[in-house]
Amino acid sequence: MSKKKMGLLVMAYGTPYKEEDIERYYTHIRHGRKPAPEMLQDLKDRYEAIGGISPLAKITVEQGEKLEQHLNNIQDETEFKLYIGLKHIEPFIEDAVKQMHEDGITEAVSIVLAPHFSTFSVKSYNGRAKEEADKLGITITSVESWYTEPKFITYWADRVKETYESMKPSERETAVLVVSAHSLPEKIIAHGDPYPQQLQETADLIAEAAGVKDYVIGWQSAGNTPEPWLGPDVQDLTRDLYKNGHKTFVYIPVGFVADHLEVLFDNDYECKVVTDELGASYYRPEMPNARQEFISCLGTVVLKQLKQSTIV
Ligand SMILES: CC1=C(CCC(=O)O)c2cc3nc(cc4[nH]c(cc5[nH]c(cc1n2)c(C)c5CCC(=O)O)c(CCC(=O)O)c4C)C(CCC(=O)O)=C3C
Ligand SMILES: [Fe+2]
Repeated sequence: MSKKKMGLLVMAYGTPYKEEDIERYYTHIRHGRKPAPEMLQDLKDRYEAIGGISPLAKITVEQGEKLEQHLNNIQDETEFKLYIGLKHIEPFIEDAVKQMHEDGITEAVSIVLAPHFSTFSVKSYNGRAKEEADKLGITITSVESWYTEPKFITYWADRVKETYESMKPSERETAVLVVSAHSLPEKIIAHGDPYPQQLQETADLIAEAAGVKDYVIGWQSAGNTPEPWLGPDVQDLTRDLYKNGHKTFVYIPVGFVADHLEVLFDNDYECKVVTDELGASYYRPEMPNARQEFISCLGTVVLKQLKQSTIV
């Protein structure tokens, strides 16, 4: 029996490939408005601080390739073919769907490399994919969110347990787990967006699985605009928790899945500046990146999506 051919659209944020890409990338994030020179310089300085450019581009490709391989290894009915589609730089989501069409693909499944649903994030990825797929006559089924997938919760619970076990008992006694995601404009709440609730649920599940009693959710990497953003910000939160007696901070930025600017700068630099100033301990367990446990998690999510869709 010949295998069914299925497009595997893996979508992610995208990052500049080299310094000269930073301006057009930032302009794309800002919906076509060029950033002011000082804003651009500030972003360039942050990339410089993490080594010049982000490791994200390479990690996204590695995650996609390993997922394709994994899916083709664990079942025999379908042959998955990977297409990477990015939100803010080439290959754009639309480019990936066009390429599928050129390759003769008529059915596809998509997943965003971000676990929580928000109208600002996953909805726009999936909307762009569907719009292009509809134009080209491709049937596509898209994962909306996957933050409750047990393998995702276990991934983080295991990292948290390892981290707590590595602490001195005196450190463990004053430890707090800070579970975070990218902040979004506060107005999303008025529109009933599930994003904040999904982060809370993620935190509850991880803390329970890891046996951690002291934990909180926080928001990070808020944009630099006058409108209010979801808070508390992880840096402010760190100071408040310290005032309440916490002296060991474990940050898990579970809204992200890779080492990139938001983690390497906003956590490893900005949060650490605060813990250093307070004389507190800083821990930031390893991101999922292309670790096998995480690839297996994504594989499960994709197969579940296909099972509940009408495609297979
Ligand atoms: C929800 C969300 C996720 C998680 C879900 C997902 O992954 O989709 C995410 C991830 C990421 N965001 C990233 C990078 C940036 N995001 C920015 C700005 C913004 N993000 C927003 C939202 C999100 N972003 C928003 C509402 C803005 C403000 C836009 C405006 O100005 O109106 C800016 C501009 C400057 C700044 O604000 O820092 C940059 C450079 C990188 C790549 C890092 C690297 O290159 O290593 C990643 C993975
Ligand atoms: Fe962003």
